[in-house]
Amino acid sequence: MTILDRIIAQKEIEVKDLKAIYAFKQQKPVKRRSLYDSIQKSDTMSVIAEVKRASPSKGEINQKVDPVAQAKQYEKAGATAISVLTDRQFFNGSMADLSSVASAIPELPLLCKDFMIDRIQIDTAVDHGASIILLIAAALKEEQLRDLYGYAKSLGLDVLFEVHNEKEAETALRIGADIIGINNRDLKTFNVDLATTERVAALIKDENIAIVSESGIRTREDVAFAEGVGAKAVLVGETLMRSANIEATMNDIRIPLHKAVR
Ligand SMILES: O=P(O)(O)OC[C@@H](O)[C@@H](O)c1c[nH]c2ccccc12
Repeated sequence: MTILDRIIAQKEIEVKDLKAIYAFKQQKPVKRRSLYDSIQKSDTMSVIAEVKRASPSKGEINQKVDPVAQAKQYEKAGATAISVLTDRQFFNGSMADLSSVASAIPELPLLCKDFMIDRIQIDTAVDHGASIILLIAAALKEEQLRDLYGYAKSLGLDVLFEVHNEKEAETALRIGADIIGINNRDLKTFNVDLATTERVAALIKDENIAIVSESGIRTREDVAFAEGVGAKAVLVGETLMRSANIEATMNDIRIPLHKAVR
C-alpha cells in the first residue's frame, strides 16, 4: 500500500463522518481574486505560498507556526495565492487553520490543500473560505475527476489540477483544466525530480493553460529552470516554512517571466 493509498483510505472514513455530521451552511459566494487571472496577467513568476506544519515525507517542518502570521508574511512579500494544508492525520493541518487564514486575508486566492474524493469536501472548503481546490489525478478515476472538477467550477472555484506524468496530463487536458499543477514529488514514492515539470509541460502547448510547478523548489535556479520549461507559477511549502527571511526568499522566487518558447 502506498502512502497515497493510505491517505485516500483515511479520506473515505472522513467523508463518511462528514456526511453524518456536517450541517451544510449557506454557500458563500466565492469573492476572492481569481488565481487563473492573477497567474496569466503577471510578468513575474507567481507564487502559491503554502502553510504546512508537517508532511509524511519530511515529518515535522514547522510545528509551532501560527498560520495567520505566516500567511500575512506571504501576502506582504508578494504571494499570488495562499495554500493551507488542511489534512490533519498526515500533515497536521486543519479546517480551522483555513478559516483563520481566510478571515485574515480577504482578497488573495486561497487554496484548500487536501485530498478531495467527494463533493462534500468541496462544500466544506467553501464554507471555510477557500476559493481554490486541489484535484489530484493520481488519486481518482477520470469520471470522478470530471465530476468534482465540474462541481467546483459550478461554485465559482478555481481548480488546481495536479498531475505527475504524461498520462495524467492527458486526462487534465481532456477534462479542460485551465490550471495544471505538475507535482515534482511522486506521491507514491516521495521521490522529487524537477525534470518532471520539463517532461510533462512539454505536452501542454496551450498558452491559455497556466502551468504550476509544485514541490521541491528551493533556489532561484530551481525557479529559473521551471520558468524555462513553461511554468508561470510555483507552489512552495517547505522552503518558505523553514525560511528565516520570508521576504528575501520570496524575492528570490519571484523572477521575471520570459515567455519561454515551448
Ligand atoms: O513543500 P514543498 O516541497 O515546497 O511542496 C509544496 C507542495 O507542492 C506540496 O505540499 C504538495 C503538492 N501536492 C500535494 C498534494 C497533497 C499534499 C501536499 C502536496
